[in-house]
Amino acid sequence: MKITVVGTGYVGLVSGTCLAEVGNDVLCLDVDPEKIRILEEGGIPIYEPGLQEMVRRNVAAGRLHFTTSIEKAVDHGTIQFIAVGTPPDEDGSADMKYVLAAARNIGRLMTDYKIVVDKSTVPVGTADLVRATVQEELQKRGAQVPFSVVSNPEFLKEGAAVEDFMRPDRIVVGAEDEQAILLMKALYAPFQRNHERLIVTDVKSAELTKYAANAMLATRISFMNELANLAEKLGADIEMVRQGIGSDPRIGYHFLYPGCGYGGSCFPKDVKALIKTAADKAGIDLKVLSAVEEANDLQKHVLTGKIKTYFGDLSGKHFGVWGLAFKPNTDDMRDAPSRTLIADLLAAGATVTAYDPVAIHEAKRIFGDKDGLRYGDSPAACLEGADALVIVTEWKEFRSPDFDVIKAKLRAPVIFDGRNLYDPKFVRAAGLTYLPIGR
Ligand SMILES: NC(=O)C1=CN([C@@H]2O[C@H](COP(=O)(O)OP(=O)(O)OC[C@H]3O[C@@H](n4cnc5c(N)ncnc54)[C@H](O)[C@@H]3O)[C@@H](O)[C@H]2O)C=CC1
Ligand SMILES: O=C(O)[C@H]1O[C@H](OP(=O)(O)OP(=O)(O)OC[C@H]2O[C@@H](n3ccc(=O)[nH]c3=O)[C@H](O)[C@@H]2O)[C@H](O)[C@@H](O)[C@@H]1O
Repeated sequence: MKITVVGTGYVGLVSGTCLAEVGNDVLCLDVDPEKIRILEEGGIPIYEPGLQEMVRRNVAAGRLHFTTSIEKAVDHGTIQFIAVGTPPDEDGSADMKYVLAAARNIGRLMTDYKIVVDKSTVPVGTADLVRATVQEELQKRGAQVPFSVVSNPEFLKEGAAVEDFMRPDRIVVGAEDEQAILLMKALYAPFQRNHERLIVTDVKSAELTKYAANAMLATRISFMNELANLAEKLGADIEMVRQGIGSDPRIGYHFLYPGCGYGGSCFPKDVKALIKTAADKAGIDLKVLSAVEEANDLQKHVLTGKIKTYFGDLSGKHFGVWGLAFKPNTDDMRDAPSRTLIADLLAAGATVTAYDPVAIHEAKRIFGDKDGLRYGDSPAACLEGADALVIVTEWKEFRSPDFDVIKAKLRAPVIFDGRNLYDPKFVRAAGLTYLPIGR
């Protein structure tokens, strides 16, 4: 099938590449010429395991192309995926300007039947808006070209995006016309050979399903984080509690890890957007989700709180920080807990040396030349001259460190662990003070 993907970010590039992998003819469009230049030169503008090789393979096979030409992009695909960003507006609602710009371009230039597929995470009612926008552009030039609008939210996780797209738990297609449903079923057939994973819903239910999934996952995390804080005060161990409740299949072990707050480009913005949609469009105050958000905002300061309790005045103190990305296996630092921690420490007069296997370039872009912040080129380099070590992201390479070396290097010596990576017994046996979350 001929497919156009509008937007070559995490979702667009992964979707386009995986669709090419199964034999489709895919053209990816981006308005950012730098991204397209990198892709055309065989690189990829993001860090995502397995993606670069897959991009190269499909480009070499002639199934995957990149362009900045809107004309070529609209002309190419019968299926036009919109996978542009939907960042939060100042009031928390999702900003639709990129989605609607993409829809406008399609309406302005299309000459034959198109299925316009919303892959971006968009508020309920957006498909109607996209339909009206395409229609308006057609009317402006007096053209009558048939088209369908479909909602097909994406559930991939950064760091495991290729695997998630190639082996999805489910594929949600919100559509109301048969022609579009048939084409979407054909498109996704290679991704569900073993059992039916495609769930066809009405458009609004598909749009809401995406927010519901992210909101539920964020709720589990905030719940566990609050429980961890409680366990700590009561002298219980949240890791034992986690195992105790996770064994109930109604609860399950996934997504029950307490930590220093959820980050990333999606949970924070999607929770906010759903609260805003409910208030504005339905007059409903989503109390649970408001609490989820509030608990997460507090949790992002949990490490600073522990550090201040331990040291008192932080001026002149120096900290080694392991992990900058909002989670392992990505260089994405959008809403990352590391940003809150580093800002807190610097504001309190401390200095920081931070290390991350892939996100240092992103940290430099975000923080610029910030006084008091340096970067180490290895986990060990962060320990030089540090009073304490703070762990923010659970990269694999942090899982089994030499605690004797850490003890010898740190002045205090104490580890504040925002991801509960270690068995407290082993760390304490090495003579280190260990302060994880909730235990
Ligand atoms: N990042 C993730 O893991 C997931 C994101 N989503 C959703 O998917 C959407 C996209 O997210 P990301 O890929 O993370 O965004 P991103 O910010 O990484 O990429 C968006 C891309 O769209 C391009 N763009 C903007 N307007 C354009 C236009 N009119 N024409 C062509 N290109 C345009 C931008 O230059 C950028 O490269 C969002 O709605 C997000 O909530 C959904 C599931 C997972
Ligand atoms: O809509 C999206 O963009 C995506 O958002 C999340 O994916 P992602 O943000 O890439 O990463 P997650 O693995 O969900 O982690 C999000 C945050 O929650 C934190 N987390 C996760 C799990 C957990 O048990 N505890 C916890 O604190 C992580 O450290 C991270 O900061 C969802 O998991 C995807 O299904 C969804 O498609």
